[in-house]
Amino acid sequence: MCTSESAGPAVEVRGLSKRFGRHLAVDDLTLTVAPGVVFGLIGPNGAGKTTTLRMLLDVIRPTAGVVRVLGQDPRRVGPALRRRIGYVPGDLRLDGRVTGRRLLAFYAGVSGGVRSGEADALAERLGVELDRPVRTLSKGNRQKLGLVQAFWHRPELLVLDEPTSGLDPLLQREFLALVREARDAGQTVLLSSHVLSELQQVADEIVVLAHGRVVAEGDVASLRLSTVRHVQVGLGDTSVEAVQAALAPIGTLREVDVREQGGAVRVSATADGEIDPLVKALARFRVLDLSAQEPDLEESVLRLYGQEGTGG
Ligand SMILES: Nc1ncnc2c1ncn2[C@@H]1O[C@H](COP(=O)(O)OP(=O)(O)OP(=O)(O)O)[C@@H](O)[C@H]1O
Repeated sequence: MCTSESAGPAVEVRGLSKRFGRHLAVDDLTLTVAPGVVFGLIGPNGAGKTTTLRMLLDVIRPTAGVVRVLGQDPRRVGPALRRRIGYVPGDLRLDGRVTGRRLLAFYAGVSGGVRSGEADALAERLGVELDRPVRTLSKGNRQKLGLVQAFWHRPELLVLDEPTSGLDPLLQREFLALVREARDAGQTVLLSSHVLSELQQVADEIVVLAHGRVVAEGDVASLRLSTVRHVQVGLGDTSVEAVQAALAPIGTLREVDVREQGGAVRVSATADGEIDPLVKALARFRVLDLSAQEPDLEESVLRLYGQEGTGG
């Protein structure tokens, strides 16, 4: 089994920076991933997630800073460390005439000892054909192959860079189950995403990156990332005035728009914080429909950025 036997962090990054020409993609980043947790790295496009993860794998080299992965410096230990890690790169490109099975056999050389049967079990679970040429597989199926090669040797550390891109919702759920099982088996999972709800379902801890810096970090609940919701409601048997009067005392609503439409009163608002006062206020009316959407990550991060500055 692949529990992290060392008591130290699974990943430790201090003062990490990466410059591409004049562009600072990762800016003095410090973070610690404890062993045995699911650690989520989230941020809008271009935030520096992929660049950070590549430095952990020694795919690219830092401009400055210290990186320790499973207690070791990835620049020094090379393949020995790589065998203890399962990696799904953000720009996974699988191509060619070879079958998935042949490709996995090749990856086995990188990952070290692989349990026979494990690939088939995982492939079956994810629903990917191993005996077809890789180039004939859909994007989603290639991504599944990427997951198989990351998970099959049960590595101590999984580094997964937006691994669910291209997967349908059912498969995303299966993937989250795999991640939970890995954690329960003592493996550490470092997972990047730009989909907040995905990380909320599985991550013990989240770091929010923007412009190469940590803008917020903590456990899922304390980050309150999802506390902004766009709410749309349809109410029957009432008037615009009555609804406006009911909503007026709720201090947590912004961008409130109440109008008559098609014989109903339609409310559109942004609820900031607790949803309970709004639900209680709406309960006095006949609710025809109700939807509450999570804002996109960009909005959540910008809001956090505004509230909490650039401090870590
Ligand atoms: N090889 C490179 N050369 C030049 N600039 C790069 C290179 N790799 C990344 N960048 C730049 O660094 C910044 C961070 O990119 P990165 O891919 O790490 O972000 P990301 O958070 O993974 O975003 P995404 O969600 O879009 O993948 C971006 O502005 C990107 O254009």
